[in-house]
Amino acid sequence: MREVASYAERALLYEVTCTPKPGLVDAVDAGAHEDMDIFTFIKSSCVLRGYFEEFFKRGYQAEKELPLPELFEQIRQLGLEAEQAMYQVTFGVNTHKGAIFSLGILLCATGYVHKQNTSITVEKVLSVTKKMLIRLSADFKKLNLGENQSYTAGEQLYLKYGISGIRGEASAGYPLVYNYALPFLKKSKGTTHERMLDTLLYLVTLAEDTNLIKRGGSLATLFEVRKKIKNYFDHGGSKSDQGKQDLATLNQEFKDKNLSIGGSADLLIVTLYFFFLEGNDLANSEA
Ligand SMILES: CC(C)(COP(=O)(O)OP(=O)(O)OC[C@H]1O[C@@H](n2cnc3c(N)ncnc32)[C@H](O[C@H]2O[C@H](COP(=O)(O)OP(=O)(O)OP(=O)(O)O)[C@@H](O)[C@H]2O)[C@@H]1O)[C@@H](O)C(=O)NCCC(=O)NCCS
Ligand SMILES: Nc1ncnc2[nH]cnc12
Repeated sequence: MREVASYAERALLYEVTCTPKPGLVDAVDAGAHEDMDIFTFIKSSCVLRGYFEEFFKRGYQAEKELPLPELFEQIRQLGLEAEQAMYQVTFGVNTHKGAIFSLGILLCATGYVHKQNTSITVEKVLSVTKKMLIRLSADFKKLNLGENQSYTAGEQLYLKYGISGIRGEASAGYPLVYNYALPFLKKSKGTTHERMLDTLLYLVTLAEDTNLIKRGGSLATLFEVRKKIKNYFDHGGSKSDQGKQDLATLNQEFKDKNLSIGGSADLLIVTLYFFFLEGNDLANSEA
C-alpha cells in the first residue's frame, strides 16, 4: 500500500519540479499562477500522501459484493476531505483538485485489483475504474441552464459546449493517457525534464483542458495554443534550441494572457502514476 501511494506522491512532485513548463508552476517560476509557487505544491503533495494510502485501503478492503459504482460514491466523501486538507495547507489555493479526483479513484481501483489478483496492471486498474464511474455522467444530468449560478468551471463548460473534461476522461478509463500519453512517455528520449515537457505538451494537443478553456474564455484559445505546440514539435521539441525558445515564448504569452494548462498537468500526473505503477522510472535517464 505504501509503495503504491508513494507512486502517486512521486507523480505530483515530478510534475511540479519539471522545468520550464509554460504557464504552470515549476521549480523556478510560477507561470500564470500568481497565488502559488513550488512550495505550495510541495505542501499540497505531502498532505495528500495519507489520503492516497486511505484511497488504496478503501479499494483493498471493499466487500466483494459491493457494486463498484457504490464504492465510488463511498470515496467521494474522502475526496472532498482531501480537497479540504489541500485548501488548508495552501491557504485556499487550488493546487491539486483535478489530481485528487483522478488519483483518488485510481488508487482505490489499484487497491481493489490488488485484493483480487496477484499482479497489478494498468489495464486491470482501468477496467475497475470504468466500472466504478459508470454513473458519473449523472453529475451533468443534474445541471440546468440558468437555474444555479454557482456552477464550477467544468459544469459551465459542459452546459455551454458539451465538454465533459476530467469527468469524461475518467469515465472512459483515461483513453488519452493510456493510448497516447503513456506510450509517448515510454518512447520519449532525453533528460527527465525533457521527456516530461514533451509529454505534457503532447497532452495539450489532445485534452479538453477546461482550465485553459475557462481562462482563455473560449474554445478558440485551445485551438490557437495547439497550433503553437505543433510548431514546437516541428522544431524538434524540448531537446532543440528552437523548441527551448518556443517554451520561453509560450510561457511569456501564457503569463500575459493569464492562461494555464492545469488540466493537462493533471493528466501528466496520471501518466506518471501509470508509468511508475508499471515499474518504470525517469530519474537519471539520459538517452
Ligand atoms: C469532478 C471534480 C473534478 C469537480 O470538477 P469541477 O466541475 O469542479 O471542475 P472542472 O473544471 O471540471 O475540473 C476540475 C479540475 O480538473 C482539472 N482539469 C481540467 N480539465 C482537465 C482534463 N481535461 N483532464 C484532467 N484534468 C482536468 C483542472 O485542475 C487544474 O487546474 C487547477 C488550477 O486552476 P486555476 O484556474 O488556477 O484555479 P481555479 O480554482 O480553477 O480557479 P481560479 O479562481 O484560480 O481562476 C489545478 O488545480 C489543476 O489541478 C480543474 O481545476 C471533482 O473536484 C469532484 O467531484 N470532487 C469531489 C470529490 C470527489 O468526488 N472525488 C472523487 C474521489 S477522489
Ligand atoms: N504545475 C502546476 N501549475 C499549476 N497548476 C497545476 N495543476 C497541476 N499541476 C500544476
